[in-house]
Amino acid sequence: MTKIDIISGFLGAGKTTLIKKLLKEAFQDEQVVLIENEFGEIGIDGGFLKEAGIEIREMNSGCICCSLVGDFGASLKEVIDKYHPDRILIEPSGVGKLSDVIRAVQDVQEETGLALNSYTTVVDAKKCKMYMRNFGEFFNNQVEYAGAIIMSRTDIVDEEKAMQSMELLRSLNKKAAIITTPIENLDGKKLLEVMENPVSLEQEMMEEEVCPECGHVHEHGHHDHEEHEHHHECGCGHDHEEHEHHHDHECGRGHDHEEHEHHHDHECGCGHDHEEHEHHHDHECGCGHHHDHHHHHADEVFTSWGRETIKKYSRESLEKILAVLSESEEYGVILRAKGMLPAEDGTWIYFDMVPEETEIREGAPEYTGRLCVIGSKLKEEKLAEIFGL
Ligand SMILES: Nc1nc2c(ncn2[C@@H]2O[C@H](COP(=O)(O)OP(=O)(O)OP(=O)(O)O)[C@@H](O)[C@H]2O)c(=O)[nH]1
Repeated sequence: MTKIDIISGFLGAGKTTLIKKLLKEAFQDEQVVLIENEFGEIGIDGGFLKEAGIEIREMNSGCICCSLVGDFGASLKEVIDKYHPDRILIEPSGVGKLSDVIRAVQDVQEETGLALNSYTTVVDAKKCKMYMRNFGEFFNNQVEYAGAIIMSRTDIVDEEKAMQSMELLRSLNKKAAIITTPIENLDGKKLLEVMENPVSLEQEMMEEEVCPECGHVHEHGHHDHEEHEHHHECGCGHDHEEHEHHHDHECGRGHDHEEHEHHHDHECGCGHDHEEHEHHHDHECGCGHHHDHHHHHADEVFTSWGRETIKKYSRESLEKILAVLSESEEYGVILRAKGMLPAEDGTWIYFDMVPEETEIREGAPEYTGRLCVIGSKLKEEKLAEIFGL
C-alpha cells in the first residue's frame, strides 16, 4: 500500500530542506513520488529533485484548496499506476490549508488504495509570532491540524524566541509532538519516527493504551466501536471532544470563539505586526474580516511575480536588491523570493530569501535564469524595475 506523507509549512519554512533530508536518510531505499504545489508562477524547486531521479508531478500553481479539488484522485491514481511508489510526498503550497489537503487525501484514500501516513508542518521558529499575527488565517490552520510540528531555524534563533514560538504553537495544537532540535542534528529515520507516531511525552506519561488494530492512542474507557470509528474518521489529529469543539463554530478555523477574536485583532493581512508597530486600522469590528464569515482565498491575499531572464547579475548587486526588498515595504510585503541567475563572472547565483534572512550561494548552471517573488500587495512594476527587467 502506498503511504502518503504531507509536508506542510508556510512560505520558506523549510519544507524542501526537510524533504531533501528525508529522501537521503529515511527514504533512500524506497520509490518516492513528490507532489508539489508551488505557489508562484515559476517552479524553482523542480530541478534538483529531478536530478536526484525522483519523479515529480507538479500540480497547478496557486492555492491548494482550488487545485486539489476535482482531479486530485485521478492524478494520484495515475501516479500510482505509473510508478507504483512506496510513498507519495505531498508538499502543499506554503499558503494552502493543511485541513483541506488532509481531507482531499482522505476522500480518495479508499478508491486509490492509499494510506495517509503522516501530516507534518514545518514552522520557522524566528518568524512564527509575526506570521501568526499577520497571516494567521493561512498560517494557523497548518499548525492546528499537524500531527507533528518541526521547528526550523532552532539552530540560529535565540532560546527565548524559540521558547516563545514553542508556546504559541502549543497554544494552537495541544497534541502534536513539537520537534525543537535542529533537524541537522537528528537522523532522518528518527525524524520520520516522530512524524509517523506523533505522541507527545505528556501523552506517553499518561500511559494511554495503543490500539492493537490501528496503532493510535485512545483515551481510557473509550473503547466501544462507535467512538473508535468516529475518532479516526476525521484524521485531523485532534481527539473527538476537541474535534467537536473546533467544528462547532461556523468559521471552522479551529479556534474557540474567544481565541478567534483575539487572533483576528491582529490579522488584517497588511503585513504589519500590530502590537509592535502600533499600527491602527479602521475596520468596523477590528478583526479585518467580514461578518458573514467570508474566508480569504490565498490568491486574494498572496500573489507571486516571476520572470525568466538572461540578464547577468553580480553577487553584490543581488545582495543589494534583496536587502532593499527585505527592509522596505515599497515593493509590497515580500514573504519569499528565490531564484537562480547567471552571474557576470560566468558562474550561477542561487538565492533564497525570507523576511530578514537571505542566502546567496553558487549553484549549477540552469537552462535559463529564473526568479520568483511571493508576498502580499506586490508592486510588480517596481519589482521588475529593481531587478532591471
Ligand atoms: N539556518 C537554517 N536555515 C534553514 C532551515 N530550514 C530552512 N532554512 C533555509 O531557509 C530557506 C528556505 O528553505 P526551504 O527548505 O527552501 O523552504 P520551503 O518551505 O521549501 O520554501 P518554499 O519554497 O516557500 O516552499 C533556505 O535558504 C534554507 O536553507 C533551518 O532549520 N535552519
